[in-house]
Amino acid sequence: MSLSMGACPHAWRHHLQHRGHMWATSPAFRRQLFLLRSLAPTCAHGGRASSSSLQVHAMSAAAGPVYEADAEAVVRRITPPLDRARHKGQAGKIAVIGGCREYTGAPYFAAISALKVGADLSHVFCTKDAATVIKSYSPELIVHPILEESYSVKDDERESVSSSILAEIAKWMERFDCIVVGPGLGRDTFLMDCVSNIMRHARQANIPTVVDGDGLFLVTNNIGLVEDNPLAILTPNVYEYKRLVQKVLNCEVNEENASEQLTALCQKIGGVTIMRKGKADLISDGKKVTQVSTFGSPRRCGGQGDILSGSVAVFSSWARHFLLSNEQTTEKSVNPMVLGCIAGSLLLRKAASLAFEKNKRSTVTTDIIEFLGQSLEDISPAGR
Ligand SMILES: NC(=O)C1=CN([C@@H]2O[C@H](COP(=O)(O)OP(=O)(O)OC[C@H]3O[C@@H](n4cnc5c(N)ncnc54)[C@H](OP(=O)(O)O)[C@@H]3O)[C@@H](O)[C@H]2O)[C@@H](O)CC1
Ligand SMILES: Nc1ncnc2c1ncn2[C@@H]1O[C@H](COP(=O)(O)OP(=O)(O)OP(=O)(O)O)[C@@H](O)[C@H]1O
Ligand SMILES: [Mg+2]
Repeated sequence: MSLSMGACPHAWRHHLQHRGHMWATSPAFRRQLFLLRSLAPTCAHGGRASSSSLQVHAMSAAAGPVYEADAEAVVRRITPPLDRARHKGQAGKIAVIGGCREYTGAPYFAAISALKVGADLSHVFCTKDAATVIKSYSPELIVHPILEESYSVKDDERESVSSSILAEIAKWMERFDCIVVGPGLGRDTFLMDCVSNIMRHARQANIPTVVDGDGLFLVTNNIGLVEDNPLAILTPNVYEYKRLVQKVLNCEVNEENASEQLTALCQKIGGVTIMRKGKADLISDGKKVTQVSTFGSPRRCGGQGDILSGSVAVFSSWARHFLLSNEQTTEKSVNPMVLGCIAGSLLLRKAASLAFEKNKRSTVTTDIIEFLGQSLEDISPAGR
């Protein structure tokens, strides 16, 4: 738990007091609470069920109900105000574990997105080869060149190198509000072993963990790393989801039964939240299935999932601290990890939409990152 926000949520309590107890009993608050709770049932394409769409809705209901999240209300609700009394770190400290010889873009996209959404500090733990490259993309990121791949470690040094990597990252771990494991990590066996240790350590320290990209490759082959961990979020794309379903449920992906299968997957793993990315992002913690289907962009350039993982890390931390600070007034059954996924999904989609409006077919991931700020501002103005 982070020293700044997690262990000491006074700043958030202060923010609530600042907004006042009147706010807690006001119609506006009750309406937002209702919006948050009522992830109202919709038809498959995401609109409210009308008589003409009832058939579609009934079909999706037959395969297990999917609820369209009121994602804008969620974003507004969990985004903290820019309070002048707060100090650096209180809006979130995020770390990305990823970045190797092949991939330097993915960890950069995830880490810079966390900052652009509103986190105060964003770290990257990557291999030595990747570090200078990632640093050169942005002076905003704090880059730790501590990971090693097999080719750079002698066989008889593996154990000691692995221990010193864990010791180095352990020094930092308690400070993070959330870590993102996997963007651009690669699949080197030695690296995977080290990252498994890092994930176990994060779990012991109760640090929420978003698992994406090659982190999902690791977890799919070692489900114990996330089993029964309510602070774990998995964000699989179509291939990653397919591999998870095959491994955990021992069957193929069934589109007709998508929500039931997702629920079963969450339940089988136990406790985790999964966001299945696609045309609509399907989110479940094994209790119900929520979707975000706001249209984003028709461009499918690589890296959008990385923006999403960095954004989800920030929003789930915000949601967690918001709920912790609202013990009296907030519905206990709301899962902050689910709220984080809903908010991250919406923000990425809004930013992708604005970027596409401007850049059309030439839209790339950095163009989308440029619009994260405006997208959040449109939903939850900073001057509020
Ligand atoms: N700029 C950067 O640095 C970026 C780096 N990134 C990093 O790259 C790493 C790997 O992530 P990944 O998403 O590319 O890997 P993975 O999901 O394996 O798909 C790769 C391709 O393999 C194929 N394919 C795989 N499985 C299949 C299946 N079952 N069935 C069929 N096809 C299958 C499929 O290709 P296709 O066959 O469609 O040509 C698919 O497109 C990871 O660390 C990630 O973070 C990205 O974030 C992007 C930006
Ligand atoms: N067919 C689609 N239509 C609309 N949006 C989509 C579609 N597929 C994915 N997305 C959006 O793009 C985001 C990233 O999903 P994607 O499946 O591209 O992840 P990814 O493959 O992990 O990305 P990355 O290239 O970063 O690894 C999702 O949140 C989703 O909102
Ligand atoms: Mg990905």
